[in-house]
Amino acid sequence: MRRLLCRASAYSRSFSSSSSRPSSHGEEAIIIDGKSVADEIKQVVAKEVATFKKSVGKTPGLGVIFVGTRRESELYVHNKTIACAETGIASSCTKLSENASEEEVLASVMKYNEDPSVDGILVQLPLPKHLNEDKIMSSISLLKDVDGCHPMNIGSLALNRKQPLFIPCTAKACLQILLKNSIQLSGRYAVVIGCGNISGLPISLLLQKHNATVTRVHALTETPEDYTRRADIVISAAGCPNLVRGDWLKREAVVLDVGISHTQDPSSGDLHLVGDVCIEEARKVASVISPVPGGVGPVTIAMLLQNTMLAAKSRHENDYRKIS
Ligand SMILES: NC(=O)C1=CN([C@@H]2O[C@H](COP(=O)(O)OP(=O)(O)OC[C@H]3O[C@@H](n4cnc5c(N)ncnc54)[C@H](OP(=O)(O)O)[C@@H]3O)[C@@H](O)[C@H]2O)C=CC1
Ligand SMILES: Nc1nc(=O)c2c([nH]1)NC[C@@H]1CN(c3ccc(C(=O)N[C@@H](CCC(=O)O)C(=O)O)cc3)C=[N+]21
Repeated sequence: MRRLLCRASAYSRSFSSSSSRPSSHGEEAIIIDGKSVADEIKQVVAKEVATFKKSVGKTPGLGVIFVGTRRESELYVHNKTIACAETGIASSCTKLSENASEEEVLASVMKYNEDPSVDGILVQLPLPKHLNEDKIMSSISLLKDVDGCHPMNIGSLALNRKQPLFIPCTAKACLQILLKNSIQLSGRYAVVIGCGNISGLPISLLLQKHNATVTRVHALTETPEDYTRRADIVISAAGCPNLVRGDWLKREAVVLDVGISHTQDPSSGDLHLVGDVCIEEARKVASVISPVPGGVGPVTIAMLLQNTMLAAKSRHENDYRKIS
């Protein structure tokens, strides 16, 4: 059987800063340290921001629109604000109530579209049910779509021989983690669990662009484990705790957990962040696991900053080039 990742090389990499060391028996999966992957990217972005400020005389800016009060979105907005401050990117957030009208949301997008201090725009998804997501996402200026979720960008991601202006951040984060760990994609069989517009769908399209053979499974798929058991790479983006069990996985599979849910500890009442993968079981079977927390999440944020910097550079291409 061709193996996705050579154990010996995986072990030598386990001493690097981006993954933690497996057990001394070498039986357990390497656990990816997404935070250190994110820190490396943020350091590069911070340098680019400093160069941009010197050459263009402006600060790159990100504008976020957040409708409602979803906990996962709040966490994302909170962590993004901190990461922007760390790298020197200016961030602003327009918060609208759960029952905001479509006109209000569209007006907020238009304001950011026209604001010269804003280089990138992100509309938090999902939106409340009464809002037309397609109409709202389509109203974002293509040049400012740093989330990569404008239908034109998603379309370009899906088309052969076409590149989107911006790759959706979560998909880009998964790819970065795979590449950093020398995990080959071309010709490999990958199963993506969940087909949501911000995570599962773009992830599957990006893997396909990198020549993986991809199956998407979703809530209506009968026996999804029939697919995952054959997969070299399993990426779960369903938002269902403990969905992916150890016996869903092929030995030596690479597993990236994208799902984020909050569960309550029955005794203390404390809230914990959990992914879709039962990590205690998966670590005995898989070769590499990206966990929740501390895996894809922090890298997604780093990718948003990277995309914002890309947008700022392309809007001010001539000035930025002068000194960089
Ligand atoms: N770590 C990160 O960087 C990010 C994490 N997330 C997290 O990823 C998760 C998914 O987000 P998002 O894409 O917005 O979610 P959506 O609600 O848009 O999509 C969820 C998908 O999962 C599928 N699904 C639900 N239950 C099951 C199940 N039991 N078995 C198989 N598939 C299932 C749904 O199928 P169907 O359509 O048939 O109902 C749907 O396709 C969430 O937990 C979110 O918080 C999101 C973005 C970034
Ligand atoms: N248009 C849009 N694009 C998104 O990418 C998007 C969205 N809407 N809506 C909400 C979801 C959720 N999401 C998260 C990303 C990172 C963390 C994150 O930083 N997670 C840390 C949390 C650490 C902690 O603070 O506890 C981790 O997993 O380690 C969380 C959540 C992006 N989303």
